[in-house]
Amino acid sequence: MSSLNWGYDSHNGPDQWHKLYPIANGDSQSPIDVKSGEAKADESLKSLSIRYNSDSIKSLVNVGHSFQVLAEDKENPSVVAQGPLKATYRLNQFHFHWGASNDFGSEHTVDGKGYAAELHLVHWNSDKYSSFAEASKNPDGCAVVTVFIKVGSSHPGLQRVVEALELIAAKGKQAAFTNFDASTLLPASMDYWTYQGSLTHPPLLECVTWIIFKEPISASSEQINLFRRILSSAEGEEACPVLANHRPTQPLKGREVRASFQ
Ligand SMILES: O=C(NCc1ccccc1)Nc1ccc2c(c1)[B-](O)(O)OC2
Ligand SMILES: [Zn+2]
Repeated sequence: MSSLNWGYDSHNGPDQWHKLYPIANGDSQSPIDVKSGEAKADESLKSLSIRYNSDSIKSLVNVGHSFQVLAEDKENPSVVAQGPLKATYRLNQFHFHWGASNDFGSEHTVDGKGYAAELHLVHWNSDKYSSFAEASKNPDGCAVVTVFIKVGSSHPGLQRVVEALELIAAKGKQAAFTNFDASTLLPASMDYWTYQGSLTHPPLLECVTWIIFKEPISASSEQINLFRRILSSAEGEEACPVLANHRPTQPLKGREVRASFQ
């Protein structure tokens, strides 16, 4: 596992990232605050086509600042297309962002309101590129489908994910995780906002078409609490839980946010 030169603490957190990753002060950074009144309702935006199959999901890995659910993106991939996208994008992994308390923890906010957590379903443009890494060097390389998570009733689909986290508590741990239907994590309404932005942690590459569902899903505070048991420390080291891994919102710098709904 790469020993990361960045994190979310005061000494290595978002305010310091620009020293090693100057693009942190770029013109197309994420996350942003979505000002719903200023979003441009765009009838030309098609509905999203999302086809997730449960045999794409293979494993779960602790990457030190978060955990990722990894998808097989070679044959018979899970894909997203249409909507604002001009190509077909393959699911590579999904992961979450959360905070130390349930009052905040999402990365994007809506009219200044944060949610308890945020799901990022990460896809790459397989019409033009041959891997996520190659795609991430291009503005049309990646698409991240984003779902806000509010505290409420327990989420049945999320339960399988949070129960598996005890298998990967320490940094670098990986475990098999199969037969999971990621579409259970999507909200009922397909209304979304979309804008051009970046990865929200180093290398902060400006390669993402963001697709943000307006409707949040609910998860129980117990389920969200299990996110906070992920450790940034390796086995045998003093346990250091990842209590928060969300970047503050970044300046819009003239970018347009479009809405698929009125
Ligand atoms: O950063 C990532 N992988 C490291 C990497 C490897 C190779 C080339 C580039 C990057 N994946 C990543 C993908 C999508 C998003 C994020 C992180 B996010 O910032 O959480 O929001 C959206
Ligand atoms: Zn993310």
